Amino acid sequence: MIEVDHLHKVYGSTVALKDVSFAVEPGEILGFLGPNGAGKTTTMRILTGYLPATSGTAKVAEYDVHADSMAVRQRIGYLPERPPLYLDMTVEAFLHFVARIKGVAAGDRPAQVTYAIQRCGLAEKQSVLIRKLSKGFRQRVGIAQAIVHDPPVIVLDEPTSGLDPRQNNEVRQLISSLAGDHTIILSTHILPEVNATCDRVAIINRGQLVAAGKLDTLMAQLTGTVSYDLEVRGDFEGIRQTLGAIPGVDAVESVGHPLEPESRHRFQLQAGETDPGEAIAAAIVQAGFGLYELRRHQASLEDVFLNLTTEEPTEGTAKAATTPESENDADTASSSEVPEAASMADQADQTDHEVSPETNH
Ligand SMILES: Nc1ncnc2c1ncn2[C@@H]1O[C@H](COP(=O)(O)OP(=O)(O)OP(=O)(O)O)[C@@H](O)[C@H]1O
Repeated sequence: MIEVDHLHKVYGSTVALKDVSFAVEPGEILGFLGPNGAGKTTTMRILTGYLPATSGTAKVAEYDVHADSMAVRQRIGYLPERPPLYLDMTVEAFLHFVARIKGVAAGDRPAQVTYAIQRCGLAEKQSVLIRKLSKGFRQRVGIAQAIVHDPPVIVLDEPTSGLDPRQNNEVRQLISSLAGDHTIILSTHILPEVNATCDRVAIINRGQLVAAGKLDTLMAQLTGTVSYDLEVRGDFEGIRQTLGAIPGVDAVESVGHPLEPESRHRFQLQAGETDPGEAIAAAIVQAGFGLYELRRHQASLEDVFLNLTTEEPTEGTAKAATTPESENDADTASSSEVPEAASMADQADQTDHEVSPETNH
Protein backbone atom coordinates (compact mmCIF):
# COMPACT_ATOMS: atom_id res chain seq x y z
CA MET A 1 0.00 0.00 0.00
CA ILE A 2 2.91 2.34 0.73
CA GLU A 3 6.29 1.99 -0.94
CA VAL A 4 9.19 4.26 -0.14
CA ASP A 5 12.19 3.74 -2.35
CA HIS A 6 15.60 5.36 -1.86
CA LEU A 7 14.21 8.62 -0.55
CA HIS A 8 16.70 11.40 -0.20
CA LYS A 9 15.95 14.87 1.11
CA VAL A 10 18.30 17.79 1.45
CA TYR A 11 17.44 21.16 3.00
CA GLY A 12 20.25 23.52 2.00
CA SER A 13 23.29 21.91 3.59
CA THR A 14 21.26 19.60 5.87
CA VAL A 15 20.79 16.03 4.67
CA ALA A 16 17.45 15.19 6.32
CA LEU A 17 16.88 11.82 4.62
CA LYS A 18 19.47 9.51 3.18
CA ASP A 19 18.45 6.54 1.08
CA VAL A 20 15.35 5.63 3.07
CA SER A 21 13.33 2.64 1.79
CA PHE A 22 10.48 0.76 3.44
CA ALA A 23 7.04 -0.61 2.63
CA VAL A 24 3.76 -0.89 4.49
CA GLU A 25 1.27 -3.66 3.71
CA PRO A 26 -2.50 -3.05 3.51
CA GLY A 27 -4.17 -2.84 6.91
CA GLU A 28 -0.91 -2.61 8.83
CA ILE A 29 0.16 -0.03 11.40
CA LEU A 30 3.80 0.90 10.91
CA GLY A 31 5.50 2.69 13.78
CA PHE A 32 7.98 5.18 12.38
CA LEU A 33 10.31 5.65 15.27
CA GLY A 34 13.22 8.01 15.73
CA PRO A 35 14.69 10.63 18.04
CA ASN A 36 14.06 14.34 17.52
CA GLY A 37 15.40 15.58 14.19
CA ALA A 38 15.73 12.04 12.76
CA GLY A 39 13.66 12.84 9.66
CA LYS A 40 10.20 11.53 10.59
CA THR A 41 8.22 14.66 9.74
CA THR A 42 10.17 15.12 6.53
CA THR A 43 9.23 11.58 5.46
CA MET A 44 5.57 12.14 6.42
CA ARG A 45 5.42 15.36 4.45
CA ILE A 46 6.95 13.77 1.37
CA LEU A 47 4.51 10.86 1.61
CA THR A 48 1.53 13.16 1.87
CA GLY A 49 2.63 15.21 -1.12
CA TYR A 50 3.35 18.40 0.83
CA LEU A 51 7.08 18.37 0.23
CA PRO A 52 9.04 17.06 -2.76
CA ALA A 53 11.88 14.62 -2.23
CA THR A 54 15.30 15.57 -3.53
CA SER A 55 15.50 12.13 -5.13
CA GLY A 56 13.95 8.70 -4.77
CA THR A 57 10.29 7.79 -5.03
CA ALA A 58 7.31 7.14 -2.80
CA LYS A 59 4.05 5.52 -3.82
CA VAL A 60 0.71 5.38 -2.04
CA ALA A 61 -1.85 2.91 -3.38
CA GLU A 62 0.33 2.59 -6.50
CA TYR A 63 0.31 6.36 -7.16
CA ASP A 64 3.54 8.30 -7.16
CA VAL A 65 3.35 11.00 -4.47
CA HIS A 66 5.01 13.55 -6.72
CA ALA A 67 3.71 12.75 -10.20
CA ASP A 68 0.18 11.85 -9.05
CA SER A 69 -0.05 14.18 -6.09
CA MET A 70 -3.80 14.82 -6.32
CA ALA A 71 -4.63 11.12 -6.59
CA VAL A 72 -2.44 10.50 -3.53
CA ARG A 73 -4.10 13.26 -1.50
CA GLN A 74 -7.49 11.72 -2.17
CA ARG A 75 -6.23 8.41 -0.81
CA ILE A 76 -4.37 9.67 2.20
CA GLY A 77 -5.46 11.24 5.47
CA TYR A 78 -2.85 13.30 7.27
CA LEU A 79 -2.67 14.40 10.88
CA PRO A 80 0.29 16.78 11.13
CA GLU A 81 2.09 17.30 14.43
CA ARG A 82 -0.11 20.36 15.05
CA PRO A 83 -3.61 19.52 13.84
CA PRO A 84 -5.10 22.19 11.60
CA LEU A 85 -8.31 23.00 13.46
CA TYR A 86 -10.77 25.87 13.07
CA LEU A 87 -11.44 26.69 16.67
CA ASP A 88 -14.63 28.70 16.11
CA MET A 89 -16.41 25.90 14.27
CA THR A 90 -18.32 23.09 15.87
CA VAL A 91 -16.90 19.62 15.37
CA GLU A 92 -19.62 18.72 12.89
CA ALA A 93 -19.37 21.95 10.87
CA PHE A 94 -15.60 21.61 10.71
CA LEU A 95 -15.80 18.03 9.45
CA HIS A 96 -18.37 19.04 6.81
CA PHE A 97 -16.00 21.79 5.75
CA VAL A 98 -13.04 19.41 5.52
CA ALA A 99 -15.12 16.82 3.64
CA ARG A 100 -16.01 19.52 1.10
CA ILE A 101 -12.43 20.65 0.53
CA LYS A 102 -11.30 17.05 0.29
CA GLY A 103 -13.70 16.57 -2.59
CA VAL A 104 -16.35 14.38 -0.95
CA ALA A 105 -19.54 14.71 -3.08
CA ALA A 106 -22.23 16.85 -1.40
CA GLY A 107 -24.63 13.91 -1.20
CA ASP A 108 -22.05 11.72 0.53
CA ARG A 109 -20.90 14.29 3.07
CA PRO A 110 -23.46 13.68 5.85
CA ALA A 111 -22.70 9.96 5.87
CA GLN A 112 -18.94 10.53 5.74
CA VAL A 113 -19.07 13.07 8.58
CA THR A 114 -21.17 10.69 10.66
CA TYR A 115 -18.68 7.91 9.94
CA ALA A 116 -15.74 10.05 11.11
CA ILE A 117 -17.63 11.24 14.20
CA GLN A 118 -18.55 7.71 15.17
CA ARG A 119 -15.13 6.18 14.50
CA CYS A 120 -13.47 8.87 16.60
CA GLY A 121 -15.93 8.77 19.51
CA LEU A 122 -17.06 12.34 18.96
CA ALA A 123 -20.85 11.88 18.95
CA GLU A 124 -21.41 13.70 22.22
CA LYS A 125 -19.15 16.57 21.13
CA GLN A 126 -20.37 17.09 17.59
CA SER A 127 -22.20 20.35 18.37
CA VAL A 128 -19.44 21.74 20.60
CA LEU A 129 -17.09 24.49 19.45
CA ILE A 130 -13.62 23.06 18.90
CA ARG A 131 -12.10 25.78 21.11
CA LYS A 132 -14.04 24.33 24.07
CA LEU A 133 -12.65 20.83 23.64
CA SER A 134 -9.85 19.30 25.72
CA LYS A 135 -6.58 18.51 23.97
CA GLY A 136 -7.51 14.83 23.79
CA PHE A 137 -10.79 15.57 22.03
CA ARG A 138 -9.10 18.06 19.71
CA GLN A 139 -6.72 15.28 18.76
CA ARG A 140 -9.71 13.08 17.97
CA VAL A 141 -11.06 15.85 15.76
CA GLY A 142 -7.64 15.95 14.09
CA ILE A 143 -7.90 12.22 13.38
CA ALA A 144 -11.54 12.62 12.26
CA GLN A 145 -10.50 15.24 9.67
CA ALA A 146 -7.86 12.78 8.44
CA ILE A 147 -10.41 9.99 7.87
CA VAL A 148 -13.49 11.97 6.82
CA HIS A 149 -12.94 11.12 3.14
CA ASP A 150 -12.37 7.47 4.13
CA PRO A 151 -8.84 7.26 2.73
CA PRO A 152 -7.15 3.86 2.55
CA VAL A 153 -3.98 5.34 4.08
CA ILE A 154 -3.61 7.45 7.22
CA VAL A 155 -0.43 9.25 8.22
CA LEU A 156 -0.21 10.39 11.83
CA ASP A 157 2.69 12.56 12.95
CA GLU A 158 3.25 12.25 16.71
CA PRO A 159 -0.48 11.81 17.38
CA THR A 160 -0.26 11.64 21.17
CA SER A 161 2.24 14.42 21.72
CA GLY A 162 1.16 16.62 24.64
CA LEU A 163 -1.69 14.38 25.82
CA ASP A 164 -2.11 13.21 29.39
CA PRO A 165 -1.82 9.45 30.08
CA ARG A 166 -5.59 8.82 29.93
CA GLN A 167 -5.96 10.77 26.67
CA ASN A 168 -2.90 8.94 25.32
CA ASN A 169 -4.56 5.66 26.01
CA GLU A 170 -7.81 6.68 24.35
CA VAL A 171 -6.10 8.01 21.24
CA ARG A 172 -3.96 4.86 20.97
CA GLN A 173 -7.05 2.70 21.18
CA LEU A 174 -8.69 4.80 18.50
CA ILE A 175 -5.65 4.38 16.23
CA SER A 176 -5.60 0.62 16.80
CA SER A 177 -9.30 0.43 15.93
CA LEU A 178 -8.63 2.12 12.59
CA ALA A 179 -6.09 -0.49 11.48
CA GLY A 180 -7.41 -3.19 9.20
CA ASP A 181 -9.77 -0.80 7.45
CA HIS A 182 -6.90 1.62 6.91
CA THR A 183 -3.16 1.34 6.44
CA ILE A 184 -1.47 3.57 8.99
CA ILE A 185 1.95 5.13 9.45
CA LEU A 186 2.43 6.54 12.90
CA SER A 187 5.49 8.62 13.54
CA THR A 188 6.63 8.85 17.13
CA HIS A 189 9.58 9.09 19.46
CA ILE A 190 7.51 7.57 22.28
CA LEU A 191 8.45 3.92 22.68
CA PRO A 192 5.35 2.64 24.51
CA GLU A 193 3.29 3.98 21.63
CA VAL A 194 4.98 1.56 19.27
CA ASN A 195 4.56 -1.35 21.66
CA ALA A 196 0.90 -0.52 22.19
CA THR A 197 -0.24 0.04 18.63
CA CYS A 198 2.13 -1.08 15.90
CA ASP A 199 2.52 -4.33 13.93
CA ARG A 200 5.81 -3.32 12.44
CA VAL A 201 8.40 -0.71 13.12
CA ALA A 202 10.89 1.28 11.09
CA ILE A 203 13.58 3.05 13.11
CA ILE A 204 15.22 6.11 11.62
CA ASN A 205 18.25 7.94 12.96
CA ARG A 206 19.92 11.02 11.48
CA GLY A 207 18.04 10.52 8.25
CA GLN A 208 18.96 6.86 7.79
CA LEU A 209 16.82 3.82 8.30
CA VAL A 210 18.64 1.72 10.90
CA ALA A 211 16.13 -1.11 11.38
CA ALA A 212 12.81 -2.26 9.97
CA GLY A 213 10.61 -5.27 10.52
CA LYS A 214 7.99 -6.93 12.67
CA LEU A 215 8.32 -5.77 16.21
CA ASP A 216 8.85 -9.19 17.78
CA THR A 217 11.23 -10.37 15.03
CA LEU A 218 13.20 -7.18 15.31
CA MET A 219 13.36 -7.47 19.05
CA ALA A 220 14.57 -11.06 18.77
CA GLN A 221 17.20 -10.08 16.19
CA LEU A 222 18.39 -6.97 17.93
CA THR A 223 18.07 -7.72 21.61
CA GLY A 224 20.52 -10.58 21.34
CA THR A 225 20.09 -13.58 23.56
CA VAL A 226 18.67 -13.77 27.03
CA SER A 227 21.10 -13.66 29.93
CA TYR A 228 20.80 -14.65 33.61
CA ASP A 229 22.40 -13.31 36.78
CA LEU A 230 22.58 -15.79 39.60
CA GLU A 231 23.94 -16.23 43.09
CA VAL A 232 24.60 -19.77 44.29
CA ARG A 233 26.00 -21.28 47.50
CA GLY A 234 28.46 -24.17 47.27
CA ASP A 235 31.78 -25.26 45.80
CA PHE A 236 32.82 -22.74 43.14
CA GLU A 237 34.24 -25.21 40.61
CA GLY A 238 31.34 -27.61 41.09
CA ILE A 239 28.80 -24.87 40.46
CA ARG A 240 30.68 -23.63 37.39
CA GLN A 241 30.75 -27.12 35.86
CA THR A 242 27.08 -27.72 36.63
CA LEU A 243 26.08 -24.46 34.99
CA GLY A 244 28.28 -25.08 31.94
CA ALA A 245 26.63 -28.47 31.37
CA ILE A 246 23.08 -27.10 31.21
CA PRO A 247 21.61 -27.39 27.68
CA GLY A 248 20.92 -23.89 26.33
CA VAL A 249 23.69 -22.20 28.34
CA ASP A 250 26.30 -20.80 25.93
CA ALA A 251 28.68 -19.13 28.36
CA VAL A 252 29.28 -19.00 32.10
CA GLU A 253 31.13 -16.08 33.64
CA SER A 254 32.08 -15.71 37.27
CA VAL A 255 31.35 -12.20 38.49
CA GLY A 256 32.68 -12.54 42.03
CA HIS A 257 31.17 -13.00 45.49
CA PRO A 258 28.56 -11.12 47.38
CA LEU A 259 30.12 -9.24 50.33
CA GLU A 260 29.53 -12.30 52.51
CA PRO A 261 29.45 -15.20 53.03
CA GLU A 262 32.27 -16.40 50.82
CA SER A 263 30.55 -19.69 50.12
CA ARG A 264 28.20 -17.88 47.73
CA HIS A 265 29.24 -17.06 44.18
CA ARG A 266 27.78 -14.82 41.53
CA PHE A 267 27.62 -15.81 37.85
CA GLN A 268 26.34 -14.44 34.63
CA LEU A 269 25.05 -16.89 32.01
CA GLN A 270 24.48 -16.25 28.33
CA ALA A 271 21.63 -18.26 26.86
CA GLY A 272 21.66 -19.76 23.39
CA GLU A 273 18.61 -20.19 21.16
CA THR A 274 16.57 -21.97 23.81
CA ASP A 275 15.81 -20.26 27.10
CA PRO A 276 17.41 -22.35 29.90
CA GLY A 277 15.67 -20.58 32.82
CA GLU A 278 13.86 -23.61 34.26
CA ALA A 279 16.82 -25.91 33.60
CA ILE A 280 19.18 -23.62 35.53
CA ALA A 281 17.02 -23.70 38.64
CA ALA A 282 16.51 -27.47 38.40
CA ALA A 283 20.23 -28.26 37.83
CA ILE A 284 21.36 -26.20 40.82
CA VAL A 285 18.84 -27.74 43.16
CA GLN A 286 19.48 -31.28 41.90
CA ALA A 287 23.23 -30.84 42.41
CA GLY A 288 22.58 -29.86 46.04
CA PHE A 289 23.69 -26.23 45.74
CA GLY A 290 21.76 -23.32 47.30
CA LEU A 291 20.02 -20.96 44.88
CA TYR A 292 19.84 -17.44 46.30
CA GLU A 293 19.09 -15.43 43.18
CA LEU A 294 18.15 -16.11 39.56
CA ARG A 295 17.37 -13.05 37.47
CA ARG A 296 16.53 -13.05 33.77
CA HIS A 297 17.51 -10.20 31.43
CA GLN A 298 16.28 -9.44 27.97
CA ALA A 299 16.85 -6.12 26.27
CA SER A 300 13.74 -3.96 26.02
CA LEU A 301 12.54 -1.99 23.03
CA GLU A 302 14.13 0.97 24.78
CA ASP A 303 17.53 -0.78 24.84
CA VAL A 304 17.16 -1.60 21.14
CA PHE A 305 16.16 1.95 20.32
CA LEU A 306 19.03 3.46 22.30
CA ASN A 307 21.47 1.00 20.81
CA LEU A 308 20.37 1.90 17.28
CA THR A 309 20.10 5.62 17.69
CA THR A 310 22.91 6.58 20.05
CA GLU A 311 25.81 6.05 17.71
CA GLU A 312 25.94 7.90 14.46
CA PRO A 313 25.20 5.36 11.72
CA THR A 314 27.65 5.17 8.89
CA GLU A 315 26.91 3.99 5.40
CA GLY A 316 26.68 0.23 5.14
CA THR A 317 26.41 -0.33 8.89
CA ALA A 318 22.64 -0.21 9.24
CA LYS A 319 21.36 -3.18 11.23
CA ALA A 320 18.53 -5.20 9.70
CA ALA A 321 17.93 -2.35 7.31
CA THR A 322 15.84 -3.05 4.23
CA THR A 323 17.72 -0.60 2.07
CA PRO A 324 20.29 -1.52 -0.53
CA GLU A 325 23.07 0.98 -1.17
CA SER A 326 21.90 4.32 -2.46
CA GLU A 327 22.43 5.28 -6.05
CA ASN A 328 21.49 8.82 -5.24
CA ASP A 329 23.67 11.75 -4.42
CA ALA A 330 22.98 14.38 -1.79
CA ASP A 331 24.38 16.99 -4.14
CA THR A 332 21.44 16.59 -6.47
CA ALA A 333 19.26 18.69 -4.13
CA SER A 334 16.52 20.49 -5.95
CA SER A 335 16.44 24.23 -5.51
CA SER A 336 12.75 24.40 -6.41
CA GLU A 337 11.25 22.83 -3.29
CA VAL A 338 7.95 24.63 -3.31
CA PRO A 339 5.02 22.80 -1.74
CA GLU A 340 2.13 22.33 -4.09
CA ALA A 341 -1.06 24.39 -4.07
CA ALA A 342 -1.98 24.98 -0.46
CA SER A 343 -4.87 23.12 1.06
CA MET A 344 -6.22 23.97 4.48
CA ALA A 345 -3.95 21.37 6.07
CA ASP A 346 -1.04 22.77 4.10
CA GLN A 347 -1.59 26.28 5.28
CA ALA A 348 -2.18 25.35 8.86
CA ASP A 349 0.89 23.16 8.98
CA GLN A 350 3.07 25.75 7.31
CA THR A 351 1.99 28.51 9.64
CA ASP A 352 2.66 26.13 12.53
CA HIS A 353 -0.26 27.36 14.59
CA GLU A 354 -3.97 26.92 14.71
CA VAL A 355 -5.76 29.19 12.28
CA SER A 356 -9.20 30.64 12.44
CA PRO A 357 -11.54 30.82 9.43
CA GLU A 358 -11.34 34.61 9.57
CA THR A 359 -7.59 34.70 9.21
CA ASN A 360 -7.65 32.13 6.49
CA HIS A 361 -10.31 33.49 4.20
N1 LIG B 1 12.41 23.40 6.56
C1 LIG B 1 13.60 22.97 6.98
N2 LIG B 1 14.73 23.63 6.66
C2 LIG B 1 15.96 23.20 7.07
N3 LIG B 1 16.16 22.08 7.81
C3 LIG B 1 15.07 21.38 8.15
C4 LIG B 1 13.73 21.79 7.76
N4 LIG B 1 12.86 20.88 8.27
C5 LIG B 1 13.59 19.96 8.93
N5 LIG B 1 14.90 20.27 8.86
C6 LIG B 1 16.02 19.47 9.43
O1 LIG B 1 15.92 18.17 8.89
C7 LIG B 1 16.20 17.18 9.89
C8 LIG B 1 15.00 16.26 10.05
O2 LIG B 1 13.91 17.01 10.59
P1 LIG B 1 12.46 16.39 10.84
O3 LIG B 1 11.58 17.50 11.30
O4 LIG B 1 12.05 15.63 9.63
O5 LIG B 1 12.77 15.38 12.02
P2 LIG B 1 11.76 14.66 13.03
O6 LIG B 1 12.26 13.27 13.17
O7 LIG B 1 10.36 14.85 12.58
O8 LIG B 1 12.00 15.45 14.39
P3 LIG B 1 10.95 15.85 15.56
O9 LIG B 1 10.61 14.57 16.27
O10 LIG B 1 11.79 16.77 16.40
O11 LIG B 1 9.78 16.52 14.91
C9 LIG B 1 16.55 17.97 11.15
O12 LIG B 1 17.96 18.11 11.18
C10 LIG B 1 15.90 19.31 10.94
O13 LIG B 1 16.59 20.32 11.63
